[in-house]
Amino acid sequence: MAGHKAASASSKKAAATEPSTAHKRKRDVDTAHTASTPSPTKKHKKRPSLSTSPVENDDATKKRRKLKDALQGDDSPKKTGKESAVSPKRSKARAADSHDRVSEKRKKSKKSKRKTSEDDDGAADESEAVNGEPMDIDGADTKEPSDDDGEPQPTKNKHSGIMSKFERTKTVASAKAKKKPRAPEPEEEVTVEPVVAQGLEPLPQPENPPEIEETPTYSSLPAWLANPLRTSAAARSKFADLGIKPDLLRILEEHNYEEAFAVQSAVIPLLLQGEENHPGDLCISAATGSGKTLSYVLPMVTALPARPAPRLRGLIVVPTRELVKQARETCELCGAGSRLRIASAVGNVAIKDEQKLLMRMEQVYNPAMVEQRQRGLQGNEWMDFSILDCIDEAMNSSSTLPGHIRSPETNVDILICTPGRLVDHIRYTKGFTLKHLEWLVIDEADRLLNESFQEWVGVVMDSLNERYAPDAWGPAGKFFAQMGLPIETKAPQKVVLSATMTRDISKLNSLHLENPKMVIIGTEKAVVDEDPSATNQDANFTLPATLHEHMVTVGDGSQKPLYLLHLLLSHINISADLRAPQPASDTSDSDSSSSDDETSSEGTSSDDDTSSSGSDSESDSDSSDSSSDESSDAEESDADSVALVPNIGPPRTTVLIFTKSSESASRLSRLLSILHPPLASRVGTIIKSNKSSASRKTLTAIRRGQLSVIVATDRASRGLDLPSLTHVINYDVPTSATTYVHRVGRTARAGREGSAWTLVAHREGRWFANEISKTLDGRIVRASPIDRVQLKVDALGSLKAKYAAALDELEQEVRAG
Ligand SMILES: Nc1ncnc2c1ncn2[C@@H]1O[C@H](COP(=O)(O)OP(=O)(O)OP(=O)(O)O)[C@@H](O)[C@H]1O
Repeated sequence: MAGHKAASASSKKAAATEPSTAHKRKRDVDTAHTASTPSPTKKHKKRPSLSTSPVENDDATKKRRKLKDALQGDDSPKKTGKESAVSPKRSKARAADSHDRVSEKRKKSKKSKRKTSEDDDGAADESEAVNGEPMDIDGADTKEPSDDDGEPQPTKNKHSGIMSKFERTKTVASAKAKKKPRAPEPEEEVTVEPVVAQGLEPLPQPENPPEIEETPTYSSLPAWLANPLRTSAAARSKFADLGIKPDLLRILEEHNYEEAFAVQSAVIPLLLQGEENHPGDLCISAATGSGKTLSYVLPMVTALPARPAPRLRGLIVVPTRELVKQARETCELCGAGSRLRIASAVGNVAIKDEQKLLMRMEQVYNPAMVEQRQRGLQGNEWMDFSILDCIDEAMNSSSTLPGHIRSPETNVDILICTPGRLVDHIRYTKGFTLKHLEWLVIDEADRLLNESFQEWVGVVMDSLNERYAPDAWGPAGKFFAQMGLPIETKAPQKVVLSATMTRDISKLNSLHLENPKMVIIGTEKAVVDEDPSATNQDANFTLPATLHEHMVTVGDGSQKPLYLLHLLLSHINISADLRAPQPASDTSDSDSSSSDDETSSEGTSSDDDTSSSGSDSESDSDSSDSSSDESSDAEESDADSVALVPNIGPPRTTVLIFTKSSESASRLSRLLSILHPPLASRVGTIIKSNKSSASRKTLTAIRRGQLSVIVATDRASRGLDLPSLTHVINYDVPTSATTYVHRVGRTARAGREGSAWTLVAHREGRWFANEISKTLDGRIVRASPIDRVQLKVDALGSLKAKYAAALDELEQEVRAG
């Protein structure tokens, strides 16, 4: 019983321990396989130990044998003890199951081993070669323990491929080892056969073009503004070399234009048809009095042949009436004998009178319109109805050709006008159109673009664009449109000029310039000083090289009239001019102006009725010229046709004095007369309150040598061309560098000598130094620096008493009205 219990206990214990034993056995099997499964990393570490450590080798062999026995059911003392505790049936099943799993794993293991060994042939072969004898990677399976006899198993044949690889590798390695110490072979002598070109000689190649180093530009201006065409102000050339026609050359010669000035030499070839022609618009910046007017008038007159039926083909826009007249005189001079019809339009003439001069009625073939008129107006057609047209049509119907209508057309080839009056004609003159325009000149462009003048730029640009509308070309245009053909019309050649040219691209863009080119006439200093990154505010202005500038300090400015008088008498020496014999006095004022007008009319082109200047004397009306600036300009500088009045007598001293306002100009002229009575009959004014006839008389008188001093406002600062003017005095400092340049530019014109004097009070000194007289980095480029003049105060002492009396007299006059 005790034995049975013991047996039963032993049986229970065995049953209780069985799972752990089985698990242990299974782990052993796995471990054995894992150990024998080569992995690329393990292989290199373990393989040497296989051959070098026999102890380990024995252990592994023992393990493998144990595993084999376990799989085959071999008895071993330990195993037998344990097996006896397990039921034979379960043990058998477990053994069979275990065997299946192990054999499956072995198969897998072999497969992967074979694959790995194939992949790593090189590495395996190498390690085998190192050991000196072929090693079986499969250790446990392939190198079966030989038991007693030690004979190799037939399974070894399976690795014959590996063996052969090993042999090959060995052979290659030994061959490499032999090769290493090989001495360098002696070089064979190479004989080069001579090359026969046989007509395949290389063609001569051109030399590589020189590499152009591009310097980056940081200018904010477009290329055409940043890189202008520059010409020295000293350049001169013959008119004949510029492509001017012989008949024009003859005219120039007659008027003593011997050689072309710099601006004319640069610009005329660009505008005339020829090799140097610039296919685009031009912006021209050149000093005052440098001859800009002739530089555009000559090419324009050359390019516009006279036509039996005039069309408006040339338009010159300038800011003041005085400039209109000067430009017109130059046009008439150059267009003499060409039969071109030249006219001007300014605000002092009633627009209806001007319309009669500028327009004509023409018979135009338009059967559609004739038919429309015959059947009567329908629908929207009433919108265009005009009773005046209807009356005109009825009165002239007998003389109208069949299928034709009477249509108003411009009757001039070249028109010179102020912007305000141009806008009036575009808006209110029937048939006035710019669609035929071939030349558009904008002189004193910076001023015209800075001020609105009834938004003239937009109105003119819109009118120019009309040419692209089929309707603008009547039945022919409509026919083209129906055929799907575009209206082929060329944009006019635009020429934009100023002595103080703007570089404000937004303003220039408003003119819709095409392929523009900037031409700058200036000294080398201007080229060096100009900052490429400059904007319009930094544009440099060049003064005439023949201009001498002076600055006169006048203390606090309270005694400026005395300083002025002292300057006139001692430095400018006006007294000598006053003592000189006077030219014969002119007739009455009215006669003077009318005779000027007649002279102007005679100087016009073929048809006198195109000369609108003839009506200047008839009316000073500025009614439709509503632009206040322009209107006032015109009032002040309305000096009719003075350029045609020849300068009489020897060269004299003539002075133009600028003041800040009309009031101070008129007071100053009176004060000078009181202070120095000999001046009384020699002083004139050009001021706002002057009637146009008064201004005209003043300018005529100075041209005739009857006046020595003109006191004027800035209205006279632009465009006034008085060849006799020798001195300009800035009694009041100008408001800007631009104004200064135009004021002093009234003298030293066309290569003549001239002097400019500026009276500067203490409080104005800093501004004057920074804006006007600065030579380094200054905006104004001049040939020589401004001369500083100190007037002797002692000399003023004697005048002081006179001055006090003169002020009293003036005060009484003002009170008296
Ligand atoms: N080639 C020339 N030879 C001699 N005199 C000339 C020549 N060209 C122009 N002039 C004269 O030079 C003077 C100035 O010309 P113009 O009025 O055209 O100058 P400007 O450059 O337009 O000046 P501003 O900018 O002040 O209006 C005029 O009296 C003109 O007759």
